[in-house]
Amino acid sequence: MAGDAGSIPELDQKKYDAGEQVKIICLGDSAVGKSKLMERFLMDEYRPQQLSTYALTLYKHTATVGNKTVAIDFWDTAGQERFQSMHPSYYHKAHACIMVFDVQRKITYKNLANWYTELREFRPEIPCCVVANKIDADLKVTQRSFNFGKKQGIPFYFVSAADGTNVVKMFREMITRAVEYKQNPSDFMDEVLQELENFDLEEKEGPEADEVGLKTESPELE
Ligand SMILES: Nc1nc2c(ncn2[C@@H]2O[C@H](COP(=O)(O)OP(=O)(O)OP(=O)(O)O)[C@@H](O)[C@H]2O)c(=O)[nH]1
Ligand SMILES: [Mg+2]
Repeated sequence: MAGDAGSIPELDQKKYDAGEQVKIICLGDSAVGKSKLMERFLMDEYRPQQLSTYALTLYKHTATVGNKTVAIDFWDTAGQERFQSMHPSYYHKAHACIMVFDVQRKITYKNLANWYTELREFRPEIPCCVVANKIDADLKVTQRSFNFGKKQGIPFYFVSAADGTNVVKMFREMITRAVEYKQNPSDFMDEVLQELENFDLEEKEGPEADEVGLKTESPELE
């Protein structure tokens, strides 16, 4: 999918190293409502960018978290999930994950375990949530308990992309958690990347510091 996509600016994942860029991915079986949920959340600012060659849609959104403006890319697949597995570049640098199932189809709930295992292979620590979609079709389901994720302490939401129940709440909370994670990664690789980014900044500041050093040393040179 996006593995060798360096020439497509939208798929240049280096951008996610910048402080104000966040990537949130969506996982779940086909037809559970992943795309409809994003469309419902974004509504009027809805501007998906379809990258059909890569079976991928990026939904772009800007949000204010704390006092910071953050650009969020929501990654949505078109079809790859039918193979029950995603390309590693889908997970690459993701800061949060929304896992969706359809309350009307038990199998989509059962399959969450597989999606979760794959997610953790690539992104062991990123915040993630479980979303039970399509509750408008039968409100009684909200009385049932879906325990997947309870043990891992993963937040759970009953939502409906059709009538909008809980959609904004769920996305806002996930955006905040993604930004918090980015600022404070608990994943070893992310910590290393963060260190490298800081190191880069220090390097850039370097010449100025040297100049100061030279000035103070210059009397000795004379
Ligand atoms: N009743 C109801 N139907 C929904 C809801 N969300 C999505 N649907 C329907 O479910 C079908 C699949 O929705 P999509 O958003 O295309 O699902 P998807 O997960 O993106 O599917 P793929 O792109 O094939 O993986 C569509 O016919 C939607 O209209 C919902 O909240 N309630
Ligand atoms: Mg879709």
